[in-house]
Amino acid sequence: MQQGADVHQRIARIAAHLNPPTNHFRVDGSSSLWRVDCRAKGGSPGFKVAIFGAAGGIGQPLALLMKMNPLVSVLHLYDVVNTPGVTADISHMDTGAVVRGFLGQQQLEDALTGMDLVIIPAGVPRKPGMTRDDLFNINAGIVKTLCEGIAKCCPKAIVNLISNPVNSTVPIAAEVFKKAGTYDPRRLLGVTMLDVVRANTFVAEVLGLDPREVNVPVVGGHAGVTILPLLSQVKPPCSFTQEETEYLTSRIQNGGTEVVEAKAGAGSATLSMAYAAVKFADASLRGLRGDAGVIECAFVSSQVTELPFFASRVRLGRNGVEEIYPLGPLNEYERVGLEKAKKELAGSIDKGVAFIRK
Ligand SMILES: NC(=O)c1ccc[n+]([C@@H]2O[C@H](COP(=O)([O-])OP(=O)(O)OC[C@H]3O[C@@H](n4cnc5c(N)ncnc54)[C@H](O)[C@@H]3O)[C@@H](O)[C@H]2O)c1
Ligand SMILES: O=C(O)C[C@H](O)C(=O)O
Repeated sequence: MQQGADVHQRIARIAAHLNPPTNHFRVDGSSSLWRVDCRAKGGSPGFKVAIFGAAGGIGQPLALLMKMNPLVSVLHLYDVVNTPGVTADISHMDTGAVVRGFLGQQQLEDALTGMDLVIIPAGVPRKPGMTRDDLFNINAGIVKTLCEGIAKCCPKAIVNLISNPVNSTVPIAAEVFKKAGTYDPRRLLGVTMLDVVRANTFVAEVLGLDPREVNVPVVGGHAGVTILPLLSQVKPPCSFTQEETEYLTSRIQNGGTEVVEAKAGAGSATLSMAYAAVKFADASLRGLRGDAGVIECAFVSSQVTELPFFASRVRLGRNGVEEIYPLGPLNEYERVGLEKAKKELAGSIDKGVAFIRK
């Protein structure tokens, strides 16, 4: 009898120790399967990362890949549906990051508190025949709510914003942060990495190279003609015929639509996007760690053109964007493309700003 009481006390002590200070759900969801892993996982060095939209098409593989990232010590998975299952599943991976799940608006603040990096792939994806701007009405409100939470709970976090239309959602996020008095333009980055990933792949195919050896700067924004690959600046240095230039530019600009059509109503790019998002998040974390020479393309607050936001090569550091590089010499084809890109971008940026200021 006494022995039984001791066992109960021990279980109660372990449970008290394991029960998190917040009200997020337990990954096991069962009273008989206590998590007894906290001694092994406590206090490993690394960054705290949250994924918002973690149960979605991008969110799930992104969560998987971030759980494998040795720079991550704590991984928060937030969504309005299905996070208990995704969290339980991912938490069984024998990698270092501790995974916690959060479900719904009432757990938003707990999910955000203490985060170094917040990655946002929350929102609806395109179906065939839609533009990214057609997602504005739904995704603008989602991004607004999440950014209000960030301003309140982790205003110093780096934000990697994936939700479309990126050309408008980044200005929305900036306006929310301005309103809250927490805006630091260095910490807000629209993720355009998938355009670079696609450009590297398609250019490597044409050149007959390994895509890992190719680096194509892609500037402007993340929709149609605003996606401007600078094929004159490809590394390693190379040249293209006019036909190759037109084929590559069009394929890179329409890469998203190519996937949307192939998926035939089942969504847009998720797997290649998760890969690109992790590549970009890893660069953000290496920058936070103080690594030198971390340079990627991103859609950021910028003075590279007369527009308030523009995607170009940026150097990432302890505060997010530490340096924004000028576009460099453009050829005539790229100069024409730049003018088209700026015209469309201006409207998308204004639309995002107006959504908050209205
Ligand atoms: N930047 C890019 O390069 C890029 C690439 C691909 C997709 N995207 C965009 O990413 C977004 C997500 O795409 P997906 O394929 O993962 O869509 P999805 O529908 O599969 O997943 C989206 C997830 O967001 C969740 N969600 C909805 N409202 C939310 C809220 N208020 N808070 C938290 N989570 C919420 C949903 O429950 C869902 O799990 C889309 O807007 C898509 O256009 C951007
Ligand atoms: O094309 C889309 O709607 C999704 C994403 O922006 C992409 O480029 O794949």
